[in-house]
Amino acid sequence: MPIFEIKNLSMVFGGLTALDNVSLSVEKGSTTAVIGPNGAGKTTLFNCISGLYKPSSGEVVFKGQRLTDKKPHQIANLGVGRTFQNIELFNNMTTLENLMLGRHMHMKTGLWASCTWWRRGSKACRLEIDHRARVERIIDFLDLQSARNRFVGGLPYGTQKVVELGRALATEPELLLLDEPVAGMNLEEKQDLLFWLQDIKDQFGVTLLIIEHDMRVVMEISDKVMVLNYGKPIAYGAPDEVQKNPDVLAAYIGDEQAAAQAGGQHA
Ligand SMILES: Nc1ncnc2c1ncn2[C@@H]1O[C@H](COP(=O)(O)OP(=O)(O)OP(=O)(O)O)[C@@H](O)[C@H]1O
Repeated sequence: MPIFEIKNLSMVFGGLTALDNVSLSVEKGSTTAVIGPNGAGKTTLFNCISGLYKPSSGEVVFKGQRLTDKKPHQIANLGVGRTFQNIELFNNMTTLENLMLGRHMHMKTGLWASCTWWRRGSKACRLEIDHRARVERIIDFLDLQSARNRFVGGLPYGTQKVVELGRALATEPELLLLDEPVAGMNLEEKQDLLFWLQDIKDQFGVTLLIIEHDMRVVMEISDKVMVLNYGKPIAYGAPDEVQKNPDVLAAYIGDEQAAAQAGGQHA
């Protein structure tokens, strides 16, 4: 039984159809890549899933619950985590503090208990220790010790992307949406990230939905690939099947030709 389903989802902005009747079914513990040329609707799809956009029609269902009418924080509370194409972290806070913010939704201490957090053995104090321990485990897992107490704004770009993954993991997601997780990373950073994603899936049982342009990464980690073009799904299947699909090749070649023409006009 699928853990997550998108059913006939469409999103129209004014006269532009960014998503056109998209359906997808995702099995628990699997990795699905969403690929397609620039402007194909990939980020719009993530925004509809995570509640930032309300779709024009269709629905998103996670563990039997309809997400479509819920607010982003409610969707996050249900176990859907996310990273963004443009990193969304607090630059003036340390790695540790950013990750602790990821725990925020699990901090459900009442007012009285919160007032006594400083008392050793109080409920709030014990919960704080538990949250800190979980965050420290993520820091160890993602090899972020050297970045632990540094302001995120001063970290290299690749490390910031790992911190963002850590913040998403701190929310304890069952479904994790990753928008271009390796973009801007060097080869070594990409390789590390691929190992971690495999572990996140295999050891923690997290289901992954990934937007990625790097086809080597897509081929290496995906169980299934969905291809969007102008908002429409044009192919779905195993990575090696999708890679050979003539419609997919045509969509990408068309994209390259358009880019070459635009470049020619600039020259
Ligand atoms: N809030 C919005 N208002 C109007 N149009 C939008 C909005 N968000 C996205 N679009 C349009 O929807 C289309 C799909 O955009 P989207 O960002 O989802 O594509 P994408 O596949 O993620 O592209 P890329 O690979 O370049 O990130 C584009 O034409 C974009 O301009």
